[in-house]
Amino acid sequence: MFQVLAADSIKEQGLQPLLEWKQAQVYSGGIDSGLVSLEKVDALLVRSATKVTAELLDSMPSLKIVGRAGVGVDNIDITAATKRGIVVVNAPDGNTISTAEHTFAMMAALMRNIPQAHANVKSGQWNRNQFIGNELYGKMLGIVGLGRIGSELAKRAKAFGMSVKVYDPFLTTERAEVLGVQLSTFDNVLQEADIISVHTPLTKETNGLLNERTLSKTKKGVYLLNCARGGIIDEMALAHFIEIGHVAGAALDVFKVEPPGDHPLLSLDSVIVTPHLGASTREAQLNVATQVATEIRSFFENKPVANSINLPAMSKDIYEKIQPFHQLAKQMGKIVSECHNKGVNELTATYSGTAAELETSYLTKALLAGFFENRIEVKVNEVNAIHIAKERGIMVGEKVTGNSFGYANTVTVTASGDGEAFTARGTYIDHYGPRIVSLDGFNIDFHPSGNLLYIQHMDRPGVIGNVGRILGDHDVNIATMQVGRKEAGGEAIMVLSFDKPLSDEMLTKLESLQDIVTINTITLS
Ligand SMILES: NC(=O)C1=CN([C@@H]2O[C@H](COP(=O)(O)OP(=O)(O)OC[C@H]3O[C@@H](n4cnc5c(N)ncnc54)[C@H](O)[C@@H]3O)[C@@H](O)[C@H]2O)C=CC1
Ligand SMILES: O=C(O)CCC(=O)C(=O)O
Repeated sequence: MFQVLAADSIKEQGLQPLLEWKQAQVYSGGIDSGLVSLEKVDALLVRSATKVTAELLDSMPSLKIVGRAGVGVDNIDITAATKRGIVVVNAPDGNTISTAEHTFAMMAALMRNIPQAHANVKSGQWNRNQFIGNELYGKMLGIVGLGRIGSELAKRAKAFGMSVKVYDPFLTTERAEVLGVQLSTFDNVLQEADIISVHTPLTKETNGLLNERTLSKTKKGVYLLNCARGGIIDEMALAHFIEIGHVAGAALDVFKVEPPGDHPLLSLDSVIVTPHLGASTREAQLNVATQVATEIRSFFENKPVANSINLPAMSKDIYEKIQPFHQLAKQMGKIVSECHNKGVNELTATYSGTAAELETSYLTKALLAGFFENRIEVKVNEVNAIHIAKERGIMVGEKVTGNSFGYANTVTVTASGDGEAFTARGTYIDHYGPRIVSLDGFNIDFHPSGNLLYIQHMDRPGVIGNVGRILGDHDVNIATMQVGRKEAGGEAIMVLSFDKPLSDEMLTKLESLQDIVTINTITLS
């Protein structure tokens, strides 16, 4: 049974995909609620209030997935989660419309002094002349960051007769044309826009994007909006530019620190604020909660997750194609690790045929996960595999080749270190399954599953018989047996499979047989 903790206020109806699933026990309550021991939690759902720090992750050793019911994941330490192999998923588009509508509402309210006028009337006054506003019609809106929310805002602004100029370094001119907006430079947007609204994520590049220097390039009388993330507009610089009368007003839904407490911006009449309400609609909260709850369930059911921050996204179709190779790659990683039980500082994966047409980086990560499984304490999966390899000084290479060795596809793994190398090759045959077709240069053919024994020996009469005799004496049934050699009388290998693992005593006896070079056990699922 998976233990799921829905921290923050997450709409219960949206948790339905998990609540109706018999494999999950869902607790709704804060991190410190004590409803469930943090050590046992398999999945954590958050909005923006819970800060998923490295320390919190350390206190949750069973945690496998964090779901962010929303877009921004700046409250989650993605690097720390990735290092620990924890998948992070979000709900990227469930609150787009709500946030775009909120931004538009803030813009209209800002231009018509609605919050100030509202407070005035409520206080018993009627000062109509104090609240003369500006039309939106005919004004130029500058949008910084034309992603999901920025584009929805652009549509609404155009419907109100505004012109829209955009700065987004990752947007193509073709896409801007489709959206009917003018793509421009940052400086040009600063210089020409009557209203500027930011819609980027908070990153190293966007932190303080609007600061003393860049604000000084804006038109006198400009209005600013931030319904994205606190910090994109430098708050102290903004307060200064309002105080000197350069910026006419600002609408803010977000702050660098939330709640902002006693903040200089809050005492300025021309600043209107909301408490991070962009996504706070019934519709958006149902959408995002349903999206992440579905993702978490898919993850535990080994189905594809569509919106992972630290795993490649895949459609169902692609997932179904890649799944058999994913399993093969993971098993090959384990096989190489066990057969070549030595120090490794380079691992290269080579793909051919239909395997090369897939998302090979995902397969290489699965291969690494299999390789590390019995080598290190830390749980390794596709999320942290590359990080762990780097940390351990293992260079990971990936190649694609046109040579499929007569198969429809191959996955070849070479592990090397200390002047020695070991290569394994596998293939996936439709309607038949995975096969390992070469080990250390020996042609062989076996199904990678169950309890296997890999024996290197000299190709001499009686070796195979002696192995069979010892196993028979111990009442061990050999399920399958494959042999391979390069030349008569030289080195050879055997791969045997059993219904149950062999005891240490049996392994010692087998090792002591004449002409046996090495013996390695491999346990595959
Ligand atoms: N106030 C609220 O309640 C909500 C706030 N948000 C925030 O809104 C922001 C935008 O969300 P979405 O539109 O869904 O994201 P998105 O990922 O669809 O769009 C972000 C856009 O910013 C652009 N961008 C990135 N770096 C840039 C830079 N240095 N300069 C200019 N453009 C840059 C990207 O190319 C992309 O087009 C995020 O910060 C998100 O966290 C989202 C939902 C609710
Ligand atoms: O959970 C919320 O209401 C915040 C939404 C938000 O800021 C986001 O989705 O990035």
